[in-house]
Amino acid sequence: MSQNLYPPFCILLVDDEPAWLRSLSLTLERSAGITNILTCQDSREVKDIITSRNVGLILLDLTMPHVSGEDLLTMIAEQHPETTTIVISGMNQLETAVRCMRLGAFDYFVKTVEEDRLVGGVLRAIRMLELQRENHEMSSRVLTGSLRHPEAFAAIITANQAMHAIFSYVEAVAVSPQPLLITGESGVGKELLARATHLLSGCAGPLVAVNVAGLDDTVFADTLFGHLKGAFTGADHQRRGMIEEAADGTLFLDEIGDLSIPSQIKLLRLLQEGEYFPLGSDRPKRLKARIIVATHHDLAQKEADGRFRRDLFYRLRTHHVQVPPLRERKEDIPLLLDYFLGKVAHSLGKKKPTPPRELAQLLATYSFPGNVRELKAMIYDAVSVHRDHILSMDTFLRGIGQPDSSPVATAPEGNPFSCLERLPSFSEATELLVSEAITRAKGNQTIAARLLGISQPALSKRLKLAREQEE
Ligand SMILES: Nc1ncnc2c1ncn2[C@@H]1O[C@H](COP(=O)(O)OP(=O)(O)OP(=O)(O)O)[C@@H](O)[C@H]1O
Repeated sequence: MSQNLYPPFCILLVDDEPAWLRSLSLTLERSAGITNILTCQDSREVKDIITSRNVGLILLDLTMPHVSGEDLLTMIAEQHPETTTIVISGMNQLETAVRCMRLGAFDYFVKTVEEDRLVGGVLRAIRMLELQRENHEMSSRVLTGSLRHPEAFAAIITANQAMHAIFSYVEAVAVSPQPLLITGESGVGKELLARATHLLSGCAGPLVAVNVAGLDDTVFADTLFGHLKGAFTGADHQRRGMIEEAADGTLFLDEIGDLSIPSQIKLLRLLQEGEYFPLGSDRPKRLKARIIVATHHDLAQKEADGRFRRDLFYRLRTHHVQVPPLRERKEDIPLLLDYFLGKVAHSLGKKKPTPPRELAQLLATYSFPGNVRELKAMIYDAVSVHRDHILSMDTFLRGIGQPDSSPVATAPEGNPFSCLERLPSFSEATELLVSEAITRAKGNQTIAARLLGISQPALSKRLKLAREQEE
């Protein structure tokens, strides 16, 4: 069996009409990239097929000679409860549909239903089965304790629970031949996760990373598939494609959300068929690399907008992790600060500087749109200009710049004051605002002033004035 079949388990189509079996297979392949299909015309053979093959999902007709669909449904529910069944029947009768669902069918479609709805139902069932399998794998890991290979994640510094859950998930799916999709904002560490997955996959070959953003379709094909000498004007030498470079290893395609539609079709074909043609060649080569893809885009949204092919999206998200941004795991900031201070100082041949106590606190007030990459760059800059024992806060204050420019969260009505019966006076509002900033900054005036968008001396003056008025 080819490792590129999708899904990883067989889908068994049972119907006594060969023409229907052919047309359903074609529909599933064309609209959803489903290739792991078995067909069966004789209902007496179903039991043996389920026992001998890795059947996850059955699409079952009801009216057949020999064993009826309802009898098969009962047998499957009793003897193979792990197998999911969707009934696709010529009968548009509510009572039959209800009876089938009671017997354990996952869904019921009439043969005349639109193709899209039927394919959608099949994809839902596949997703459910994939989640069940992942769940099973994950819970057995939880039961056996923590990570089996924590060393694979040594380069990813984190104390965040969601990140640790991602590590467990990655361990669970690392050996799967199906693609892994890693999403998350720019700079959150997607490439580091891809490298950890590669380490865990046990693949002997290298990890080859390709950034596909901005590649036009021809360059994309040339980069991935390579070309023969003379394939096009200027092709003076034969060139191996990145797929070949990554043989027995991992091909990491970064910025996959920026891929053009023609290139999406090429990638889908590669995943479906497990074969590709170098430009200028009519001899196919086999895909021998595991594929990991990453993007900072919301692929589901792109798919909904028609900018990303649905079949490719479903195929890619078989295994999916969403890496949280740094602002949602602020507990990582002091760890990353310490880690990068040591690393950068070492690379610059300097002694590791001591950060001021309030630095981590200052950094926690910032939203880090560039995530860990931005924090790393700030630390690099600060350590480069550093001379004395204690690290200066200046670089960080400059890097963070003006207070967060993201809009202030407002009440549902649109203005935090709109729900108040009596508006505070100007000085009352200022006092409350300053007091909140001081609390959030844990008493640190430099940080509080930054939160308020004023200078530290200006804040100090206000506080002094307020004290004098109290006295
Ligand atoms: N948790 C972490 N621990 C240590 N270093 C990290 C961590 N997360 C990210 N980095 C570092 O931050 C930088 C950005 O990480 P990476 O390239 O993996 O991000 P990315 O999500 O792939 O970004 P992009 O979407 O822009 O490609 C790298 O230098 C990486 O080593």
